[in-house]
Amino acid sequence: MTAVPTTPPLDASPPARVPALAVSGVTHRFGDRKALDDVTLRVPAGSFTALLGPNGAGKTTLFSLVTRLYDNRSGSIEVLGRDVRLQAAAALSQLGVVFQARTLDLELSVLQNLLYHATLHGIGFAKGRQRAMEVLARAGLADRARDKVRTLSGGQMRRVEIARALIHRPRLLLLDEPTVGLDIASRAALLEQVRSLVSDDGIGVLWATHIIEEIMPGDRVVVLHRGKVRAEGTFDEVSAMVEASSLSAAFLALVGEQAGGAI
Ligand SMILES: Nc1ncnc2c1ncn2[C@@H]1O[C@H](COP(=O)(O)OP(=O)(O)OP(=O)(O)O)[C@@H](O)[C@H]1O
Repeated sequence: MTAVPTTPPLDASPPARVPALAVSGVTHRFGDRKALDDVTLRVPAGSFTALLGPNGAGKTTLFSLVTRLYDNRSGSIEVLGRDVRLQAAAALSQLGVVFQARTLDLELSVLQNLLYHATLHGIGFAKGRQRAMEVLARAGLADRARDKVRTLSGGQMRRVEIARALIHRPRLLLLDEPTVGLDIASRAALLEQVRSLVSDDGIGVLWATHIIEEIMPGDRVVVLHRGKVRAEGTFDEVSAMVEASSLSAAFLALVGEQAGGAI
């Protein structure tokens, strides 16, 4: 007779989830100026993490280091557990990014822009086309695939950029102030698109912003100011950290500047 095990096997508990992004002790200088000063932060897998900081906080510099536009000479940066210096190709294959400046070719069609990006990721034409139509459908823009980018609104262009950043199915998505210049409705549509990637697909998102209204209870927040992380935690934890009644008041206390909505 076969014995029936009464205790679960030792390896039954789920493995600890590797963070989508782990930054440890990163400093970056431009000449004498420290743009980032011993920055340590985490984007857990499947989280929406807001990187909240005013102009000049160091948000873009951090993105440039994670994406390897700049070389990190101190500390470490890991994407899904892969070090961006030591395992650059493996780390970058898990990373999608939407930079602050628009980078679509206005004279090409939406589909051509996406296919070009797919090729850069080594995805063949047929598969690239299939993926492009998938990500455009998710963005609600499948019917605009053959239109020139020039004919889209600013909000639609941003949604195409997000779709493009997802074509190689990354597990971490970085967005550098993606709502700049958008009206309230376009901003809301963009946030909804990105939040659904977190809730439906478990993608880790780092959303750089200076607009407090874009952050929701339940989000994680990293407050960056003059190159230093001033606070990190959930929306409520960051507010409680300085005994503030709201995130806006907490931000004011943490950075000592006027913070009324947009900072
Ligand atoms: N290429 C550069 N050369 C010299 N200084 C730079 C360079 N890029 C950024 N800096 C400086 O580094 C600091 C951080 O800038 P960064 O652009 O990373 O901030 P940010 O939070 O993205 O600001 P913003 O919201 O205005 O984009 C600032 O003091 C900025 O002047």
